Amino acid sequence: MKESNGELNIGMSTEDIIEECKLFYFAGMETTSVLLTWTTIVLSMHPEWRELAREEVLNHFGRARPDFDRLSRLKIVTMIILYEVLRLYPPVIFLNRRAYKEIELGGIKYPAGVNLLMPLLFIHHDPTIWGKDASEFNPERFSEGISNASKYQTAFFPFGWGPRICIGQNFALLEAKMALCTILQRFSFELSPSYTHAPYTVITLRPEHGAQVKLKKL
Ligand code: HEM
Repeated sequence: MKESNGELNIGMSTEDIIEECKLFYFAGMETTSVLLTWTTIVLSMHPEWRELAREEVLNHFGRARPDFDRLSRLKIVTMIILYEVLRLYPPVIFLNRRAYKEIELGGIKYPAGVNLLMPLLFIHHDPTIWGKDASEFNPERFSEGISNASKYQTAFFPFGWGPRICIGQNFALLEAKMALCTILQRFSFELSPSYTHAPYTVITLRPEHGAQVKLKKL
């Protein structure tokens, strides 16, 4: 919003648009890229799921380019694999909020200005919410949808929650599905012996020593 000649101008300035473009680039590039990286690693560790996913992709598209309508109908790739990877390795591991006025949460009063950190990663791994196998890759838990995967419907929030929920979530999932389908149609892949499993965080959650994967053309 800008004021010019005493009148209120509602709209975006060139600077606003530049900042939005930067935000889309930073918020959208790295996150989707690490999601695909973890998916490749996890599917290499669990070849039975990799092959189930490949079968689904080949049944839907053969070798043809995946189309939007059928991408949204992929069950194993979308609901099962991508959701379970986002649960175990959420690219964004916590959300930050600042109280703008005094608030009470769970019987505790927080003064205005206090920073609250929502530990998304810990909640995604909590056995009291997800069961004893919380730290294991078990895509089956999403087979009846997100709301039936855990004790609380809101426990899965890789894209945040509420008014500031990720604006790019549908695009990100579509992009990840498209990329994963294209890879599965063309390559078999496995982890290289040099791969060391070491998730760590530099803004996003990523493999500390890289993701060495051997690709073989099918
Ligand atoms: C796997 C991919 C992605 C993940 C895990 C992810 C995660 C998130 C999370 C957790 C937030 C909420 C932050 C908060 O509440 O403090 C967020 C916000 C946002 N994301 Fe994403 N994101 C992804 C992809 C994308 C893509 C592809 C775009 C754009 C093309 C994008 C654009 C944004 C923007 C603009 C916001 C800020 C929304 C607002 O504050 O109103 N994200 N994202």
